Amino acid sequence: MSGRTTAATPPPGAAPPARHPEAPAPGEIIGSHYEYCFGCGGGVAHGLHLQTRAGEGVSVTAEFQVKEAHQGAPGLAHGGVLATALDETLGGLGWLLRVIAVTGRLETDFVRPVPVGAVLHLEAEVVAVAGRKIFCTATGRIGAPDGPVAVRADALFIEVKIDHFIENGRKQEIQAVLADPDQVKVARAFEVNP
Ligand SMILES: CCCCCCCC(=O)SCCNC(=O)CCNC(=O)[C@H](O)C(C)(C)COP(=O)(O)OP(=O)(O)OC[C@H]1O[C@@H](n2cnc3c(N)ncnc32)[C@H](O)[C@@H]1OP(=O)(O)O
Repeated sequence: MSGRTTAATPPPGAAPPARHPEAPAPGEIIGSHYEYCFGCGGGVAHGLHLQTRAGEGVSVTAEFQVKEAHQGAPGLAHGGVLATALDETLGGLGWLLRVIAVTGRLETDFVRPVPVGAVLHLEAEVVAVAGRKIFCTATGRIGAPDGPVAVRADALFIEVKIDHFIENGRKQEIQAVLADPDQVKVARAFEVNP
C-alpha cells in the first residue's frame, strides 16, 4: 500500500485474505471473463488484451503491451488506460477468492511515464477482507517484473451477486451472455462459493 490512510485502507479487525481451495494454481492463466471486456477481451480490437495469471497466496500477475491506440501524450500511454490495466489486474483477484467483485474505489499513483511499445508488468494482491469489502493493491513496472515502478494503486473491491450484472447491464448483452452455457457455468461456480 502507499502508506496513506484512505477509504482503500483496511480497517482494524479486517481479516487476512484466504486463498480459495479451488483457486487456479500458481502460474495458471485466468482466462478472459468476457470477450468484450476492454481490459481482457479478445473481441475488442484496441483493448488491453491483458492475460492474468494466478500467483502465490492471493495474488495475480499480468502483462500489458502499450500500443499506439493507448496514447495520451505523443508516444506515451494515457493515464486512464494505465488505470484500466491496474483495475483489470485487480479484478483478477476475485478468481483467487472465488467471489464476484467490482471496483468501488481505485486510488492510483502515476510515478513514471510509460512509452508506447513498453510492456507493463503488473502484479496485484489482496491485503485484507472485511465482510463484502476486499482491500487490495497493485503495481505496474516497466519492462520487467523487477523494472522501475510506473504506476501503483490501492483499491477497494466490493463483493456482488450475479444479479448486479443481470439487473444493471444493457439487455442485449445480458441476453447474449445468458444464452452462452459456458459463461453461465463460470458465473454459477462463483455463486456457490461457501
Ligand atoms: C466480474 C469481474 C469484472 C472485473 C473488471 C475490472 C473491475 C471493474 O472495473 S468493475 C466495474 C466498475 N465498478 C462498478 O461499476 C461498480 C459501481 N458501483 C456499484 O455498483 C455499487 O456502488 C457497489 C456494488 C460497489 C456497492 O454498492 P452496494 O452493493 O449497495 O454496497 P454498499 O452497501 O453501498 O457498500 C458496501 C460497503 O462498501 C463501502 N463502499 C462502497 N463503495 C465505496 C467507495 N467507493 N469507497 C469507500 N467505501 C465504499 C460502503 O461504505 C459499505 O461499507 P460498510 O459495509 O462498512 O458500511
